[in-house]
Amino acid sequence: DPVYHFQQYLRIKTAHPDPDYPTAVSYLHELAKSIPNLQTRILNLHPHKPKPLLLITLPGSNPSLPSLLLNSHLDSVPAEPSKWLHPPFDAVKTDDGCIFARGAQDDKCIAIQYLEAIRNIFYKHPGFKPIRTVHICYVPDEEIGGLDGMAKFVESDEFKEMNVGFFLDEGQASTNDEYRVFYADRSPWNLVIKATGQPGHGSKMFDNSAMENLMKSVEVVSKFRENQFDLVKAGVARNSEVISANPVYLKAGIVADSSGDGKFVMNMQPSEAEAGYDVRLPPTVDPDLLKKRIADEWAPASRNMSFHIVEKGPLRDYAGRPLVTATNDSNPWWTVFKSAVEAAGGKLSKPEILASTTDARYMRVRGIPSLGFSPMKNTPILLHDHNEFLKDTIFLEGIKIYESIIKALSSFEGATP
Ligand SMILES: CSCC[C@H](NC=O)C(=O)O
Ligand SMILES: [Zn+2]
Ligand SMILES: [Zn+2]
Repeated sequence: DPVYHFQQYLRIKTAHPDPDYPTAVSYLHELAKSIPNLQTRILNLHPHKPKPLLLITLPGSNPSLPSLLLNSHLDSVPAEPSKWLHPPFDAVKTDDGCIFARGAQDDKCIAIQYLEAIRNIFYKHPGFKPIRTVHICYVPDEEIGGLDGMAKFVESDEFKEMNVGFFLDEGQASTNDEYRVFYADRSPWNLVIKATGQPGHGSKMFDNSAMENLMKSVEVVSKFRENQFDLVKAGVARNSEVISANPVYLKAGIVADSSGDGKFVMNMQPSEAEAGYDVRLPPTVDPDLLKKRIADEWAPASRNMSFHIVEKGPLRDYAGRPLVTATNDSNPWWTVFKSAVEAAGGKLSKPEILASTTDARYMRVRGIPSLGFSPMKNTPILLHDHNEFLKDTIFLEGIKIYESIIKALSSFEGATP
């Protein structure tokens, strides 16, 4: 029973900071072995740490054609059990069919749906023969940037030999009857702005303290954020189409003692202060313009400010193009994908940019067309939230959608760029 398999998989604790990858991989491995025609491989992406990747292959009759790769990350973000209605790793199913668990939407649903879809294809059509090879990969560490996951996998000989032509990755739930599909991710920057300034007695009023310098910048960034957010609130742009700059930490002050109880010296004005921001850039933004704005307005040297950006993902591919996948007839994969969703009775809403970031960037940067898609309709968007759940009927409908997608894409013989 697919729903039972989903629940069993959700019960394996792959939440950070201590994800149990080996148990998850062996569960999926056993599940794959119960399905006809699937070959399996386990790659160890890290020489010392347990970071396995499970690769499943359904060989096509024409291995010279570029293959289809379906992806699901094995890991989840943490959960705070005390704030949940049901324990986040019990995968409780309520009377109305809602399965509550961390990972129910992000993204353990698709992990099981891919496999159950292939099982159904062979159950309904035992003689089905795919033309293109279909691969599924289950990768570690997406939630923490994928450096020991997808980033390593795409460098491997195994990946190169797969000759991937089209990549399907996770998307997000939709709250209406149409499925959402994502043709790009925003690219993340970790931005740290630092202020230095005049130290002094806590009782003294003077200009150019580090705190004052930092707080002026915090206000400037907040104003920028407000302007971007206003575009969203006014309906001019979607959340994922503007630049977000959200403060994630503030650090300053002189620690009073080493007891670690977080007490600060109260009568000293510190000489250093810093703030951290999660910045996300839509794919068509010019990164140099934003860097200039940061240098001129957010962290001006004239106010004793400096900044440091860690780019957690590329904005352009190797040919210098923005990391976007075409969702029109110029991309035959798109055309086949869309028809397959519709043939299964599904409707797609207008393709979107994903507000967050996925492992799809490792494909798009190599020029491999990639879509984000998790078939969850009429479902509240609860990724990374408390009480993440997915309803059994929605989950099962998603399997039907993937049956259609996998059949259509693996049977597609036409030319692909
Ligand atoms: C820096 S890559 C981090 C990837 C992560 N993905 C899901 O939430 C995200 O923060 O969007
Ligand atoms: Zn995810
Ligand atoms: Zn996530």
